[in-house]
Amino acid sequence: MTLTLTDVTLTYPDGDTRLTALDHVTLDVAPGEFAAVVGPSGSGKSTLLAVAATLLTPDSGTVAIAGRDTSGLSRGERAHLRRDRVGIVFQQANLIPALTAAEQLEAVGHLRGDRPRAGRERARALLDAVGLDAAKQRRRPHQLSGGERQRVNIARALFAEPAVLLVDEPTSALDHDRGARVVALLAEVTARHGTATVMVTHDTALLGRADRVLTMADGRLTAA
Ligand SMILES: Nc1ncnc2c1ncn2[C@@H]1O[C@H](COP(=O)(O)OP(=O)(O)OP(=O)(O)O)[C@@H](O)[C@H]1O
Repeated sequence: MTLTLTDVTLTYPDGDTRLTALDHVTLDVAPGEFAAVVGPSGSGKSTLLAVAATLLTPDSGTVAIAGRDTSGLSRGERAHLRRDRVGIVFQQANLIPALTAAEQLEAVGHLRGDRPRAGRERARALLDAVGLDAAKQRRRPHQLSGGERQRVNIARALFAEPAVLLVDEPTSALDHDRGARVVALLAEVTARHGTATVMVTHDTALLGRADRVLTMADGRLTAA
């Protein structure tokens, strides 16, 4: 399995007590599998993604990414693992206003120490793959639609060839058709790149694209 959470419990401080956001959660996602997580507001979905991304450390239980148990890793080692193995797509695209679509991806290559030319070629190939034509690849975020910005966001998350792709409400800023296209794209890249993908969504109309649907309720994860 590419992403494995085993018996994960996470609590937050809550006044004098603690609130259990994840309650003995176990999840296995295979390479090329597209898992969707639904559930009411406050049920723990974003916390699940943050733990899977190693941004939060569980109170108990383990998270393994690409076969590597992350429990014993230092903060720096976790940051490296995240950079190299985990793609993260949040609700808002969080693109850098001054950079063109292509440059958003090239900047990731620069941070990784890739050669500029290789980075440019990879950026172009990924943006082509998510359906952004050459002219739009030269535009800055404010010159693109919400759906196009989310496509750039997905292409950027794929730049490092992640084993795991974590996606939080990717369609919340989009109308139904654009949202459906973004989810179709996620299903396609999951199959093509063999990523273990987990998508949190409120939009049950989009679940047909997922290989598996899980429900989160009160911090517990069950098959839908
Ligand atoms: N930093 C925090 N400190 C304390 N409690 C938190 C913190 N973050 C989240 N919580 C609480 O943990 C629970 C789970 O929150 P989480 O954001 O994971 O839910 P969610 O299912 O993603 O909700 P939504 O669908 O509204 O985004 C909620 O009760 C929330 O209030």
